[in-house]
Amino acid sequence: MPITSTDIKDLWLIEPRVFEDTRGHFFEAYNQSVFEEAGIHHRFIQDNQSHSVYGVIRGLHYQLNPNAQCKLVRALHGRILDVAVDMRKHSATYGRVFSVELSAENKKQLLIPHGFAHGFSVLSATATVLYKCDAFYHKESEGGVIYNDADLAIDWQIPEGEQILSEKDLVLPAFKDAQNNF
Ligand SMILES: Cc1cn([C@H]2C[C@H](O)[C@@H](COP(=O)(O)OP(=O)(O)O[C@H]3O[C@@H](C)C(=O)[C@@H](O)[C@H]3O)O2)c(=O)[nH]c1=O
Repeated sequence: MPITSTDIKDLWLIEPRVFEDTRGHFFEAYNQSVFEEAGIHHRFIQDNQSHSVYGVIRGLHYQLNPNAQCKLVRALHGRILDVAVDMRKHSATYGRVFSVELSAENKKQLLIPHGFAHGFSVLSATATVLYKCDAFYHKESEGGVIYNDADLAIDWQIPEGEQILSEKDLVLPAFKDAQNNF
C-alpha cells in the first residue's frame, strides 16, 4: 500500500496494492499498521458515506478545534475531484489548494489532516464516497469556506450551469473571513 507525500506537509496520497485474479480483485482499503510505519498516527472512529449525482459539489467543510477531523477519503463508486485547502495559519502552504481525482477505478485515497477544509465534486453520473474520520461529528464546530472563493480559485471541473450545491454551502464565507482556530 504505497503512501506518498504531496507538496503539502501531512497531506498524503494512498494507492492500495490491488490483487487481480479470475474472480475479480482484492485490496486492503485500510491497514493501520501500514500507516503507523509511514509515521501517520490517526485513530479513525467514524466512517461517513455519501452518494451524489453528477455536478454535485460538497464543501468546503471542516470542524474547528478541539473537534477538528482528519479524513481518509475514497470513492467506492464513480469519480470525484477531491479538494483539500490548507487552513493552518502557520503553515508554509497556508491557503494552498490540492486536488486529485479519486475513483472506484484508480482506488486512490487522500489523507487530509487537521487544519484543512475539504470538498469534492462529482465527475461521473453518480459517485459514492466513503471517508474515515478521527473525530466525531460535532455540529457546533462546523466551519466552511465558499466553493467559488475568488482567492482559492478552485477549478471543480463542472461547468457553472451544472453545479449542484446545498443551500448551506451556497452561503459559506470567503476563505479570508472563515472561522479558523488552526
Ligand atoms: C457530516 C455529518 C452530517 N450529518 C447530518 C447533518 C445533515 O442533516 C446531513 C447532511 O449533512 P451535510 O449537508 O453537512 O453533508 P455534506 O455536505 O456531505 O458534509 C460533508 O461534506 C464533506 C465534503 C466533508 O468533508 C464532511 O466532513 C462533511 O462536512 O447529515 C451527520 O449526522 N453526521 C455527520 O458526520
